[in-house]
Amino acid sequence: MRAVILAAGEGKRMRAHFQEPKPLIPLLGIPLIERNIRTLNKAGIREFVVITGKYDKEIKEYLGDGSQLGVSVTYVYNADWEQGNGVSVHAFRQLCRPGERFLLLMADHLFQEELVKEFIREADRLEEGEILLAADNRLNDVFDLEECTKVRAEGGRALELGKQLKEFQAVDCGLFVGSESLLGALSEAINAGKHTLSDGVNILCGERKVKLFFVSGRWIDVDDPPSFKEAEKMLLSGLIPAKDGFISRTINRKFSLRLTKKLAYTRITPNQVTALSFLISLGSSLSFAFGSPIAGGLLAQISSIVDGVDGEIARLKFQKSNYGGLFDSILDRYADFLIIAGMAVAWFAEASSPYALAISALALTGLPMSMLVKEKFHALTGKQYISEEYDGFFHYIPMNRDGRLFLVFLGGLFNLIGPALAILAVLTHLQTIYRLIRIRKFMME
Ligand SMILES: O=P(O)(O)O[C@H]1[C@@H](O)[C@@H](OP(=O)(O)O[C@@H]2[C@@H](O)[C@H](O)[C@@H](O)[C@H](O)[C@@H]2O)[C@H](O)[C@@H](O)[C@@H]1O
Ligand SMILES: Nc1ccn([C@@H]2O[C@H](COP(=O)(O)O)[C@@H](O)[C@H]2O)c(=O)n1
Repeated sequence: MRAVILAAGEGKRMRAHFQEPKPLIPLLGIPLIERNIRTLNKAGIREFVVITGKYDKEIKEYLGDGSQLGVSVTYVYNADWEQGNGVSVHAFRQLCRPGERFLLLMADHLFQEELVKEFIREADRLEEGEILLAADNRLNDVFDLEECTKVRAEGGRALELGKQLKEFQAVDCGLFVGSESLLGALSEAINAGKHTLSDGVNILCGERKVKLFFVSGRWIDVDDPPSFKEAEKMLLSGLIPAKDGFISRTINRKFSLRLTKKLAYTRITPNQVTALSFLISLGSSLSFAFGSPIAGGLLAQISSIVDGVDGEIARLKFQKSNYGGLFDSILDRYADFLIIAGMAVAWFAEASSPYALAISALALTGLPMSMLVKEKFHALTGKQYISEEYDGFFHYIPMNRDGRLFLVFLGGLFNLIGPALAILAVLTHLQTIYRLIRIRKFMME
């Protein structure tokens, strides 16, 4: 399926706040239209037709033929772009193939990847001549409801679209699966002197040919500075992985997402952040070893938070890589080893007891077991190891890396290095044994 992206308008309300043409305004480091192309590409779309108008030259200069993004981009210039977005969609008729169904969206409407994937799958169930419209019926939470195009709906079908509707059950998200029937309806509307996309859709509404796909959030129309900020919030909130541990989710992400929001507008790469997190953990290790437990603890927790930023930036800016995932995991192990070694040096210097060495060795061997169990589970079952799903009550005994480093932080803060190492030594191995017993039932062939 091809995607048609409307990028012909002027975007007046944003011109006063941003120098770039609206489709090229960077949102968390990626221009709006590029973010849409990359998101749709991840949902399986390879061919894009961009309808240009006011900023034809600038958009063509930025996107080129799309090869930089690994996609194909062709253009249709709409000289009558000031007339209304229906004329822009209608301009696609010159490229539309017989019987073609195409994704249709506004350059300044953003959608989370999962919503697009679900929407595209729904397209397979359309009847001849029908179109599909994503509609948000979560009216109490829709951002800037006043500005939205309302949808009067009945039985999963749109009866009428309009900005001024008094009676409505949902709003138009600006995401369609169109077909020749939509282009035909637009021809009829334009001949009658009506030039908006809604005018064409309303003709199909009269024929009960507009099927609705209800969504709850996960989209935003970026029209002005407040919606721009709401779009930032939406994208950042979608960065927390399901595999996150309890401490990461309740504490660390509150800090890492703020850092990611700032770093997203820089050129820093996920691998550079991974390396930075490792260097901070080296600082923690040296602080412990040279008798500064508070600094050691603080740096351990900071390295833990920064270790979440690399993945957030990777997901936010479409920079995830297999090597990056490996680099992140391996450096996490070395970081753990260094921190424990620094703590062991400090504890042995104070206690001079062989038990200190034995317990530190147990902690050292216990730390990588969590990753080992998870990666082996994933390799053998193909399923991601989700602590919440498989760890039972142990999910609340934070012995994933986030929880371990938080314990190191507390041990350094209160200068209780020995007890912290002893707890790590016991709980990491207990967690491993508990997992070995508990996940057996999830792995039966
Ligand atoms: O000991 P575990 O928790 O199993 O180790 C996992 C951890 O290395 C993961 O790294 P990631 O960067 O995804 O996890 C971060 C934690 O290390 C930080 O402590 C936390 O603050 C941050 O939010 C992240 O959760 C690896 O991807 C896993 O493969 C590994 O099992
Ligand atoms: N240099 C990196 C680091 C991480 N990634 C990706 O992020 C995942 C880890 O996410 P966190 O939020 O838990 O840090 C990792 O598995 C990779 O998929 C990356 O691509 N490059």
